[in-house]
Amino acid sequence: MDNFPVVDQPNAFVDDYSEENALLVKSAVGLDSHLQKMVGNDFDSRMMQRCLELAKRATGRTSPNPLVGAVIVKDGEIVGEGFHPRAGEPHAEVFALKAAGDRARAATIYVSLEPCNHYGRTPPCSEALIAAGVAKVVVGMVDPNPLVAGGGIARLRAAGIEVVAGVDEEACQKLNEGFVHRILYKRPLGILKYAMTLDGKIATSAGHSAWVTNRDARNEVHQLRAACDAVIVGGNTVRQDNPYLTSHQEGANNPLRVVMSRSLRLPENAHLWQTTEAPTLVLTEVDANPDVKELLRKQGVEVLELTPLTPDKVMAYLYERGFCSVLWECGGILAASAIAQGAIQKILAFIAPKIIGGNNAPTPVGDLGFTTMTEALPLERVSWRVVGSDCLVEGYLPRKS
Ligand SMILES: Nc1nc(O)c(N)c(N[C@@H]2O[C@H](COP(=O)(O)O)[C@@H](O)[C@H]2O)n1
Ligand SMILES: [Zn+2]
Repeated sequence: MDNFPVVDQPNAFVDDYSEENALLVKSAVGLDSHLQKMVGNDFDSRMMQRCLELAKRATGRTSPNPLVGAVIVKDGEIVGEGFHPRAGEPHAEVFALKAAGDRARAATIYVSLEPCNHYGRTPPCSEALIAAGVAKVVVGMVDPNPLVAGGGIARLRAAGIEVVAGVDEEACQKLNEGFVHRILYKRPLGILKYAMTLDGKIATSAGHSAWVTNRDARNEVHQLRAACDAVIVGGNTVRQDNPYLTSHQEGANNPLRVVMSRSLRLPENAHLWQTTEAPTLVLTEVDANPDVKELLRKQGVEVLELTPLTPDKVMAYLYERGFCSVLWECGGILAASAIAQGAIQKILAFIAPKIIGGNNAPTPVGDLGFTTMTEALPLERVSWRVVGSDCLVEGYLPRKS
């Protein structure tokens, strides 16, 4: 980015956003048959990376909307930048157009997600781009939202604007994997994160788990929490670990802290109800102890009954609440149940090069009822990297057909 002047404070001066550019357009349904994926050149790729950087400024704050960044380039110079700050506020393209002003005419706009073409909480960006007279639109990925789904690109092309789609598509898809999953499957993306020793234990036989991993790995978990809408644990984890489940980062998003507990056998003084940086929701069943419910509510905890309390029911509820990604930081029994019910799609396993042994030491995933290796769930798209002195393995569970 060094050779290109950038706008210091994207979105800073767009508080007088107006809808003057909005015209009613018919939402396009289905993919544009002329849509051709093209991998852009090096410059396109650098601009798309900048879009992703901008998009990440709203990490954890946009659900149910995606993270999107936009950059407008005129004569090789960046003249406007923007990102989508949260649902209900203008889209990234609108902030970038506002920043560019008249310089948007005949310019190229880079945007990490296809411009929208519908009236949602905000008017269609396709029309704003047409009205601003941009000459070219470079898109990272097609929007899977059926209200857009290629219609934005088709509308721009119909207006004579050159469109290139699919630049750095993989990175754009990855940034919004939660949003994409939400749109496609009507559930938030479920991510199971655990930290285990080289011999597969998440704690000693006595239940001691602080700490399996090194500080770098724990920092990474904090960043992960900041990017998720909710983090789920069971009552056992609250009793044994007394976790905070926050992102521990100044200015970063904190997820909703969710405790699943049928019995409501929970400590009175847990950190979760004694800290206010993040809201806490306790999910239980209708006939659970009313006195504990009352006590929790008095401490500012939201208590909800979902009967029967199952991982899928919880994910269905969190979908309705507008969430895109949910982090499961629970123990093995709940993790096994969440996997069995299809509430988890992605695994993040931190592996510390330590051995603790112990026949009764807990493992990250409890009984799945498998008796043969042929039943093992083979992870897909597996990658790994070193985090401090630990290793992080990432992969995706196969979708049940
Ligand atoms: N291209 C693009 N840029 C943004 O900044 C966006 N937020 C989106 N979002 C798409 O539009 C839908 C939300 O519309 P409203 O904010 O309700 O108007 C969202 O589901 C995406 O499809 N797109
Ligand atoms: Zn839009």
